[in-house]
Formats: sequence, C-alpha cells, structure tokens
Amino acid sequence: MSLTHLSLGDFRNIEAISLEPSPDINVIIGANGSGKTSLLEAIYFLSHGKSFRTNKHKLLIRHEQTRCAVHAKKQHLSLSIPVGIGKDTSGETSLRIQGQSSRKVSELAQLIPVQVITPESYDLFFGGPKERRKFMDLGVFHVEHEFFQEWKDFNKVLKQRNALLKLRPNNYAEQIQYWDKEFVRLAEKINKHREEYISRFTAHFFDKIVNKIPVFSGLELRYDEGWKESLADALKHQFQRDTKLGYTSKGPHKADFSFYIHGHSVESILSRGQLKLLLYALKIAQNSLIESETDKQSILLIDDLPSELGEETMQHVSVLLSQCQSQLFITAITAESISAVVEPMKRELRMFHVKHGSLITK
Ligand SMILES: Nc1ncnc2c1ncn2[C@@H]1O[C@H](COP(=O)(O)OP(=O)(O)OP(=O)(O)O)[C@@H](O)[C@H]1O
Repeated sequence: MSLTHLSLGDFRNIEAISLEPSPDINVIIGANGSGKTSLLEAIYFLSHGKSFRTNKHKLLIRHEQTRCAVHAKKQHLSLSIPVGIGKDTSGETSLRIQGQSSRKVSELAQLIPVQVITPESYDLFFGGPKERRKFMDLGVFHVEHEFFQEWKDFNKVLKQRNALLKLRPNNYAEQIQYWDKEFVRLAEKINKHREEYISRFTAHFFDKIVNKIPVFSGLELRYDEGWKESLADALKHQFQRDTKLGYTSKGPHKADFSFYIHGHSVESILSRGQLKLLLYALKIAQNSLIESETDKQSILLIDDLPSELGEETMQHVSVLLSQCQSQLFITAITAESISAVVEPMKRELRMFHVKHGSLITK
C-alpha cells in the first residue's frame, strides 16, 4: 500500500538516485542544501503533478538539463503498480501508470494520497482560507469519487462568470443569469460533499486525535460554505458589487473551515508551537480518515521536523504520528534531533543520508 521503490532523475540537485523506502518511517538526513527537501518535493510531484514550493516547473529540472522524472512502485492491495511522471523545460508533463501513458494527474493523485508539512505550512494554513480549502478538498477528493469532476466543472463555470463580470459584453447580465443555474447546481453538489466530509472528519478528529492533547480541549471546527442565504439569492444580491469587483464574491470557491477554542479563533489563543501541533493533528487525522474510508495508505511528508518544535510538542507529535498508518518521509539535519519523535513509535525505520544530491552510506 506504500511506495516500495522510488527513483529520481535530474530533479533539482539530484542527478540520479534510487531507494527502497520502508512502508513505515523513512528519515532523510543531510546538511543544509544537500537535497532532503528535493526528495520530498519529488514524492509530492509524483502525486500532485506540481511542487509544494514553486509554480515554476523549470526550477524542478536540474540545471542545464531538459527534463526531470520521478518513478516509483506503489503497492496497492496485492499489486505492485509502477508509476512515473516527468516534466520537460517546455512544461509538458508525461505520466505513466502500469506501463500505460496517461494524461490525467488526477489518476496518479487518486492512487497516492500525499500530504506535506513544511516550516512554511503553519503560516499558510492559519494565515488564510486558501490552504484550508485545499486541505479540505484533498480529503473530499480521496473519499468522494464524483467530487473532482464537479469541482472541475464548477471552476469552468466560475471562470466564465468572472470573465463576463470583467469584460461586461452587451447582455452580460442575461448571460450571467444563464450561467447562474449551473453555478448553483454545481455549488450545491460541492457543498454537500464538503459538508458530509467535514462532519465525518470532525467526528474522527475528535475521537482519535483531539482527546489525546489536553491543550486542544474546547476546540471547535466551523465550516463556512461560502455564502449565507440561498446561493441563487446571494448571487442576485451581490450582482452590482460583483460587477464592480469583476469577480464572483459568493460561492464554494470562498468556503472555509476554521478553528475556535471557547469561541476565540485559535490564531488568537494558541502559541505558535501549539498551532504547529494542531496542524500536525489535522494532517494526521486526514490521513487516517482516508486510510479508514478507502483501501489506500497515505503518505505524509514532513520537512525539517525539529524546526522550532519544543520537546513537549515533539512528544505530542510522536503520539499523533502513532495514530496513523501512513508511510512517513521525514527530513532533519541530524538523526539525534528527531529520535524523540521516531523512536517511541515502534514502527520500522529506514534512514537515508543525502549529500550534494546523492545518497551516501554512513
Ligand atoms: N533546478 C536545480 N538544479 C540544481 N540544483 C538545484 C536546483 N534547484 C535547487 N537546487 C539546489 O539544490 C540544493 C538542494 O536543496 P534542498 O532544498 O533540497 O536542500 P535541503 O537538504 O532540504 O536543505 P535545507 O536543510 O537547507 O532545507 C540546494 O543547494 C539548491 O541550491
């Protein structure tokens, strides 16, 4: 159910490496700039078709090369499925799943649920709704099969509506009225999937995770669908304003999912370390929910785990990580710095040392 083989070619500073990861815990050790994050980035790229740290695909390709590639074998039930993704300097992506070429990154994404936590994740996640929406949609994507198509169709309609609001051709108001029926139909479907998912996620999160961490007592999750009244009415009421803005201000593209403790937003109550712990808790809960609702084993990438985590937070992170069966890839500069997290977990551990983009034996 995990990645049993991984190879990278001309990816960032990595010319060519191959490794056989553990289905449990993989620790990647190396000095600053050695290529640890690049290795995690390659696994993320395999599942998402893009990086978690840049939108510029050329940066993923090793300097002076024309193409980067990542190949892996994914164990799925009793099958070992070879998968691969490559990108060239023109931005062309090539995908292979079980020897067949594919055009859809979503097929790879379906097969390999990958989440990442980096030192930047906290600010992104608690700094605005975009990352939270992405988080929620990743979960829905993996457990609700129709969601992805509906989400894609909705985004086409949204783009069309926004173009009309921006360009205001003759009769744009009537055209918008025409699109609004489809907008509302798809929005309601998306919202239904999200609501159902959030409700199951909340139950799972509190049951399996929150009660293990006393600092989270009184925690509450609130889902905001992205509009208040009926959506058709909201679109009508916002029409003048949306025309001025040149975009649609209500709808599922504005949905959010936020956290409160005794009625106060967590950002105003919890310390930075506690917010980090909350993010770990959420990602781990999401992975374990995907694992319990599907036959997939998820992957959690953790970049620079010890960065700014105190001793107590590390212990909590260790307890939380023991709650999921995810295949873990964790980077750190030294093995000692993460022993407090990985040792108590009692799962198989493989350690990989990276130096100047190559694996070295210690
Ligand atoms: N496209 C590229 N081609 C070649 N080298 C690159 C490319 N992009 C980045 N690099 C180099 O790759 C190296 C590896 O970066 P990476 O972020 O993976 O290091 P790291 O081990 O995670 O370091 P840190 O501990 O500082 O986060 C860096 O020295 C960087 O300058």
